[in-house]
Amino acid sequence: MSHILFTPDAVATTLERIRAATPLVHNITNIVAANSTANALLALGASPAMVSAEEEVESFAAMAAALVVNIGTITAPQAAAIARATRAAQAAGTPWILDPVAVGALPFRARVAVESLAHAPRAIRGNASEILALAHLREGHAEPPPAGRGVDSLQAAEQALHAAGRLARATGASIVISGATDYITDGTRIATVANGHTMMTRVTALGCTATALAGACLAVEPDATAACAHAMVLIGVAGERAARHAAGPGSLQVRLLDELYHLDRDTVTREARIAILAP
Ligand SMILES: Nc1ncnc2c1ncn2[C@@H]1O[C@H](COP(=O)(O)OP(=O)(O)O)[C@@H](O)[C@H]1O
Ligand SMILES: Cc1ncsc1CCOP(=O)(O)O
Ligand SMILES: [Mg+2]
Repeated sequence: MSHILFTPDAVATTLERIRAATPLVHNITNIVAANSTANALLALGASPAMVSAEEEVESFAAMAAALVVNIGTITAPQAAAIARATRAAQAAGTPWILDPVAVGALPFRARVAVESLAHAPRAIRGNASEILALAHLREGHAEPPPAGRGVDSLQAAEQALHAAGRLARATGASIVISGATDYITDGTRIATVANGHTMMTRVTALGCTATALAGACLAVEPDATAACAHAMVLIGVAGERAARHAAGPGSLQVRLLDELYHLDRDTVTREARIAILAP
């Protein structure tokens, strides 16, 4: 029974596997998130590399343990690199995850994101507005996607659950909708993670960081829905613990790295709030 994967113990096992394997995580990411996501991956125990040149991404995606694709500050050269990297990842069997930052607001990145879906992402993580928009864009509706307002969500995570199920069934990817409660679905199973702190929405690139940590989890856990749920617990528990003593977003950002570094089996099993709703 796969429910055993949706327990605090299973999250702790994924954490220990990351620490044991130090998976190489290839990131093609945005200029806002690059430094903070690399630091978060290092703090957790993975080995990040930011490699975006079209000439380099194919061989690197094939040798990496996971690929993270983030369109937050997409440019035409980066779009070409994403096409090559995701094709190479698919061919090599490297699990890859998409973060469709602000996909509802801007047609160029919408095209990049939708085209990338042909290369079999193992997972997609976005906020509710992004998941609603990506599902809508993939379905080719004539009217524009539901309004987004840049990189932040205008909807609660619950509002994107139906769209996430459709997107998961159509693409084969597990979908994460982050928010006060995170939802993770493969179109059949729905897991929830209730860790996290509202102050996390006041630090940039923490959604990007969640996606990057999911890349590390995908490198060691073959069930993508479980891997993504585990990542949301890890960042959520670290975020909660960091917020407890943070003076504001500045110290939260720094403390989050320290908390990721100090996470261990005891803390995770005590503080994880992970559940499986269906089937
Ligand atoms: N209201 C909230 N309460 C607690 N945690 C939250 C809340 N909103 C977001 N988070 C957490 O903050 C992190 C970033 O998520 P989110 O803000 O939804 O992504 P994005 O930055 O891409 O919009 C995730 O770990 C998520 O679980
Ligand atoms: C502010 C900003 N602008 C373009 S990408 C980016 C970072 C978005 O990060 P996140 O979605 O994790 O908050
Ligand atoms: Mg985001």
